[in-house]
Amino acid sequence: MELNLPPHGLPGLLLTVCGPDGCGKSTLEAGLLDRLASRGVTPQVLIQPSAWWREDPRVRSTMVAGPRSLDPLALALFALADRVDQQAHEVLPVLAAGGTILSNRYLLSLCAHFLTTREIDQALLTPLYRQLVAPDLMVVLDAPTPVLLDRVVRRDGPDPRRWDQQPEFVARNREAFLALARANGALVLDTTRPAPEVLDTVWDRVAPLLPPGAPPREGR
Ligand SMILES: Nc1ncnc2c1ncn2[C@@H]1O[C@H](COP(=O)(O)OP(=O)(O)OP(=O)(O)O)[C@@H](O)[C@H]1O
Ligand SMILES: Cc1cn([C@H]2C[C@H](O)[C@@H](COP(=O)(O)O)O2)c(=O)[nH]c1=O
Repeated sequence: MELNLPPHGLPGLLLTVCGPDGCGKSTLEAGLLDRLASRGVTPQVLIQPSAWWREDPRVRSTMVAGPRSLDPLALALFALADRVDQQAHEVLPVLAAGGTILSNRYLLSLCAHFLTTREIDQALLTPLYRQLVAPDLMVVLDAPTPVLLDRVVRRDGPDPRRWDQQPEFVARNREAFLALARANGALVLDTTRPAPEVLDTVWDRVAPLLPPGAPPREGR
């Protein structure tokens, strides 16, 4: 599924990190923050979905297949509304001012979720997805399904009702991310490789995108 998102055309930089739960997004984000700081860049860090979506009681219930789960199309439209609003208020103003954004999850996470559940007709939403701008760098992190499951259970404790703890869901979600990454030119990295190696590979793609004049990181 090719998204064909429009370029933002603004002086700033939009970096996004996506992938299934437990793939290592937050770990990479922490490393990137450190590297960016060493080049004098303090990015605006965004988490998608935002608290507006995440803390909604019906969304929370939906995530554990609880009572009054949201209709899938309603869930998708709410997730998209969240992204569109975040773009208007938190992404575009920063890019327009020449700033850098580091987004933990982006549109690919929304698409991957519904490619996984197969609950909605993606063709319905594709034109709306194009309201969102293309990142300057899209990273998709991956790991084998048993590794992802193990990381999430170790971190959060077992809760078999959660979609990110169901082996079939996680396996399909992973495939959805990989297919989207292939179709949309994302940099895919296997996080069974040590975290510093993953960071080095991503940094090699980020560093040339930074504005000239930023001081090089010592020792590199
Ligand atoms: N490259 C890596 N090698 C080994 N372990 C890793 C790597 N990256 C992350 N991990 C480990 O995997 C676990 C999950 O990582 P992290 O919280 O960064 O994932 P996440 O994608 O942000 O998860 P979620 O989306 O569920 O919040 C952590 O215990 C972390 O230490
Ligand atoms: C619809 C939709 C779902 N997700 C998923 C991916 C994660 O399982 C959760 C986000 O919560 P977490 O605390 O970061 O695990 O929701 C998504 O990210 N985006 C979506 O649009």
